[in-house]
Amino acid sequence: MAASIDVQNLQIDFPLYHGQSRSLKKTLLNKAKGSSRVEENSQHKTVIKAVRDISFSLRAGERLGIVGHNGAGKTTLLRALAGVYEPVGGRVQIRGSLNAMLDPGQGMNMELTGRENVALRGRFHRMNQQEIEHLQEDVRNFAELGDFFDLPVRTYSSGMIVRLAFAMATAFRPEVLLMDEWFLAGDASFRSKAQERLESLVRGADILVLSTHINEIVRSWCTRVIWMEDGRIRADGPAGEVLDAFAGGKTDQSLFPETVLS
Ligand SMILES: Nc1ncnc2c1ncn2[C@@H]1O[C@H](COP(=O)(O)OP(=O)(O)OP(=O)(O)O)[C@@H](O)[C@H]1O
Repeated sequence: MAASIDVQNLQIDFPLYHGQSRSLKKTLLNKAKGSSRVEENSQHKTVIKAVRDISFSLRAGERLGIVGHNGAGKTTLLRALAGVYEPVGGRVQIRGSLNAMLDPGQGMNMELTGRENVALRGRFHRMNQQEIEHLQEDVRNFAELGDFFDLPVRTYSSGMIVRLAFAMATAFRPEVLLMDEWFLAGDASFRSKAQERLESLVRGADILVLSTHINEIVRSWCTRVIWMEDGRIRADGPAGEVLDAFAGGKTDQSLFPETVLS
């Protein structure tokens, strides 16, 4: 079955306030007047509406970039697609094998060595011993960890953890690839090597969803862009057009007659 993503009326809230002090709650809600993202939900809890009324579908071959200013809801949407956050409303349906490259430390056991972590990941992907050994060599060479590859990950620098995580995450070719922008970071010498490996992974995936502030990457990798603002979709359309509007801060309805949702 071909890979696909269907998102319908997705809503994610974060509880902001759990409790007792009514005056604190009142102050918060009053302060937030004008910022409609802080609200009281049906259980009288104060919540941040991180993502609201999000609906879109992606089919095999589509490469979606999610752009927006800080706090727009990009990471929350990506994590909801990965199943990290449970929606309070709506639903997410994904068909196809998934690789969610969201956090450097994700799925990594800090007490185990780099080599052991790679073996665990390989077993999770049902690899046999020979495949695991091949994977370990691939990751070891790419991450350039030297002797640290056989030491516990807790002894690594943050840059070394990023290199290990990057090498591991990019070793598996999924049908659906979700990527947050930390994967585009790294020091200059690592970046050019990483870029090459990332591009082959991106081209190999049936569906890509990428959240980043780096517009040039979105322009070259993505066919379609969703521009998020205040937790909602402000525009959804061909990459070049939405990026131009985002860069110019325009909300010209005529630019996207069918795709601007709010
Ligand atoms: N764990 C959390 N608890 C409470 N509020 C959160 C949490 N995570 C995100 N938020 C809030 O949800 C909203 C959306 O945040 P999100 O991180 O998705 O935005 P973003 O577009 O990825 O921002 P950035 O570009 O700065 O990474 C923000 O108002 C943020 O403060």
